[in-house]
Order: sequence, then C-alpha cells, then structure tokens
Amino acid sequence: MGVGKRAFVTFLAGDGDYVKGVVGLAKGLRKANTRYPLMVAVLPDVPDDHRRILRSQGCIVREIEPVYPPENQTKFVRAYFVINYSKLRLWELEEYEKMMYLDADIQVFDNIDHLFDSSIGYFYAVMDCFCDKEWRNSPQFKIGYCQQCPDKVEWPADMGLPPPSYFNAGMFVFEPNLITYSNLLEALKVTPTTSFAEQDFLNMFFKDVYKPIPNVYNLLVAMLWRHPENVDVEKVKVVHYSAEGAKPWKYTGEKENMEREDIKMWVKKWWEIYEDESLDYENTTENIVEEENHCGGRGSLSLNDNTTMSLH
Ligand SMILES: O=c1ccn([C@@H]2O[C@H](COP(=O)(O)OP(=O)(O)O)[C@@H](O)[C@H]2O)c(=O)[nH]1
Ligand SMILES: OC[C@H]1O[C@H](O[C@@H]2[C@@H](O)[C@H](O)[C@@H](O)[C@H](O)[C@@H]2O)[C@H](O)[C@@H](O)[C@H]1O
Ligand SMILES: [Mn+2]
Repeated sequence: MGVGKRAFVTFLAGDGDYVKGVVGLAKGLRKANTRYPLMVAVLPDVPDDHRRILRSQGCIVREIEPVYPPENQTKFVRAYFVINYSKLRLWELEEYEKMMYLDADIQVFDNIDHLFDSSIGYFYAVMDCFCDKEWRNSPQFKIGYCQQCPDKVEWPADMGLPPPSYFNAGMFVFEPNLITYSNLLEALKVTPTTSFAEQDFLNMFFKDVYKPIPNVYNLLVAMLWRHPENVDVEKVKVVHYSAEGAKPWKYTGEKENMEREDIKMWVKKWWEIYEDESLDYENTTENIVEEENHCGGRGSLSLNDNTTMSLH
C-alpha cells in the first residue's frame, strides 16, 4: 500500500443526476478545507461530459469495472443496489494507504481529515438503523428491535444473540489492500445475496474489525425522526441524504418526512454549497500554480480542465 497517500473516494454509476451529488460533495470537501483529493470511481456507463464536469471540479476520475454478485435469488430493497457491489473495486486502489468512502448523496459540512489518522487494521463506519419499512423482512424489524435503542425492545433470548453492530455502507474509512480485495471477491462468489446488497456483505466480511464511530460522521437523515435522542444537530459534520425523497438535487418535499423543517434546512445547506461559485475548482487557488515564466517573472498558470493533478 502507498506510504501515507490518502484520498476521499466516491462512486458514480449511470448517466443520471447523481453526478450533481458528486459535484456537491467535491465543493463541500473544499469548503471544509480538506487536505485530501476526491477520487470518483466511475462505471463505464458514466458519460464523458459528466467525467469532464468532475475533472473541472478538481476530482480524480478513475474508471472501474462493475462487480456483480452471484446469480441473485434475492430481490434487493432497491433494484439499483446491485451496482453498489462495485464498491468492492475500491480495495484494489493500493496506491493509497488509507481512503474514506462517501456516497454521492452525502455532504461534508466540517473538516473530517482527522479520521484518516485512526489506527490501521480496522474498518470505521457509523451504525445504521433498522426502523425503516425497508427492513420489514428482517427479524429485528419484526420484533421492533433497533441497535440505536437496544434497551427499548430487548432481544429475546430464544432468538440467540442480538445481531452484531451493523454499519451503514454510505461512509467508511478503509485500507485498500490487494489481499483483502481478492478475499472479498472470493467470498462474494459463495455468499448468497441479501436485501441490502453490498452493505450486508461488507458487514459480514468486516464483522471482526468493524469499529463504530459517532453518527456525526454519517448522519442518516432518517435518524432525525427515528432516534432524535441520538442526534446532536450542533455537532453534525456529515449528512447522508439516504431517505426516500431526500436527495437534495431532486428534492420536492412531497415524500414522507420531507416536509420537516430540519430536512428543509439540510437540503438548503446542500444547495448553498452546490450553487456557491466561489467553491468551484476553477475559482480557487488550488488550481493556480505559481510558475516561472520564460522571462523569469512570477506568472501563474491555471490548469485546464483535463488536468486532474491535485496539489495535495
Ligand atoms: O443511479 C445511481 C444510484 C446510486 N449511485 C451511487 O450509489 C450510491 C448508493 O446509492 P444511494 O445513496 O441512493 O443509496 P442509499 O444511501 O440511499 O441507500 C450513491 O450514493 C451513488 O454514489 C450512482 O452513482 N448512481
Ligand atoms: O446497497 C445498500 C445501500 O445500503 C445503505 O442504505 C440503506 C440503509 O441505510 C438502510 O438502513 C436504509 O433503511 C435504506 O433506506 C438505505 O437505502 C447505504 O446507504 C447505501 O450506500 C447502500 O450501501
Ligand atoms: Mn447514500
């Protein structure tokens, strides 16, 4: 693994509007003054004009091949979850010592670079919630158990041990490693698919090294109405717009819970960053490199948009 090299990485598939989520994320990380670049792992179906937009925002664009699970008998909670198995390609990026994965529907409102300094050998992520109806087929949903409030409904002894801590796979700190990568792909071949696709798979695979981190690093917006007692809005650093209807770039306010004032506030904050031109890569000093010009004076050179060099 690369000595010390670090980067944020997100994932983009298709020619739809998630590219707006990535642009918002790139600008949010810039506003938070991160020291590290944002890589976008794109599937082959991401069009050239979207790749150009991402490069013009200072992103490193890296094409990855899709990863498909074995012939899946399961119906995923959302059909498109099948593409999320492609996240497994990230473990191949061994030129980086540490990476932080962020979904494209995540915004970073505060600097979280310190997470890269966490001890090696572990998988860091925030615990998920089982209360959404999408969990209706799970044993925990059926008895009303959620790891966010383990004392509310005790896990019955006749159901064995309560489920181990389970993370949301929209944000995690990990170490790319080719041995882990090949073990992941081998394990995938023999693991039956389940409702939450690669999230379930990653939870199973990293069970023994998973370390929960505070939800300020991946606040699932559903926590605002499911477990408000576990949320300190003042301390939130990262917001994950994962609930149905919460994607800021296509927010209409019509879906359930989307009329909430706090949801409107977080969506507005996302748009303020997305529309802030001072945060566009071309308008920041990051891409202005001082260069001795031919007469020895101090000139400056603006990197054109197909240069993906980031000066971190
Ligand atoms: O059409 C799509 C759907 C999903 N994604 C990527 O897959 C991630 C997971 O999907 P999503 O965030 O919608 O899942 P959720 O967190 O809402 O379960 C997204 O954040 C994107 O990075 C994408 O690029 N294109
Ligand atoms: O492919 C499975 C996805 O599983 C996760 O989202 C889920 C999870 O949070 C559930 O708890 C919610 O109920 C649900 O709405 C939400 O979609 C990740 O955010 C996403 O990146 C991806 O891994
Ligand atoms: Mn997401």
